[in-house]
Amino acid sequence: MTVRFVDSASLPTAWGEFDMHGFEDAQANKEHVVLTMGDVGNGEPVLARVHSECLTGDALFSMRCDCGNQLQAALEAIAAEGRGALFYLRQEGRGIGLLNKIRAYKLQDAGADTVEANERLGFGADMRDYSILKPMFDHLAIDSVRLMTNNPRKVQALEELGVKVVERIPLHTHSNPHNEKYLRTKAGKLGHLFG
Ligand SMILES: Nc1nc2c(ncn2[C@@H]2O[C@H](COP(=O)(O)OP(=O)(O)OP(=O)(O)O)[C@@H](O)[C@H]2O)c(=O)[nH]1
Ligand SMILES: [Zn+2]
Repeated sequence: MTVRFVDSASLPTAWGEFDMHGFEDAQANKEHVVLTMGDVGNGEPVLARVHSECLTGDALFSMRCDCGNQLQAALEAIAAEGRGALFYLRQEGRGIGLLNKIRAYKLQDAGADTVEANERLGFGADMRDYSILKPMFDHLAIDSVRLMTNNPRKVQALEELGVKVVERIPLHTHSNPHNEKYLRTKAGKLGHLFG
């Protein structure tokens, strides 16, 4: 495992002041960040979100997915409790990268769903590797979480890393005409739990 801690600094946001911790995965040439608030290393389960990069949803206001809303809801929830951690993983497009996600969106524009599009491009439905989280959890001395997610695979992935998920907190956001099919496919093919 090549992920190593690089440095920390404060990050004031619209919802309060976080500490931002930078990690480098030299092998994969990726940079990841974790935002924390409060004392996350005191042994109490930490309100946490593991969020995979979605440039279009997180930064460019896309309505094709629910990523930006989930990111904002997670930061708000952490700030409301005054303690928590947001792991922001640079695994764009469920691990296929931004340009391949654009290729996948083009196939979706022609009728494919999000899983079919990935497969037509020769990728698995979900190429993410959550093992990169282990050095981050260890560095922050977090060993148990209350995880904000609808994705049971994330819960399982953390448990496999030795991080105890004491609670799964659903993270529902509003659907719109552009992301309805995306959310239906998440529930139907990727196992997400809604409702
Ligand atoms: N390949 C591909 N990736 C997508 C598409 N739409 C969104 N993504 C990516 O899907 C990922 C969503 O990650 P997360 O927000 O961690 O969410 P999740 O695994 O769906 O589970 P939750 O914790 O319930 O949100 C991001 O990396 C997005 O870039 C798509 O149509 N195709
Ligand atoms: Zn998205």
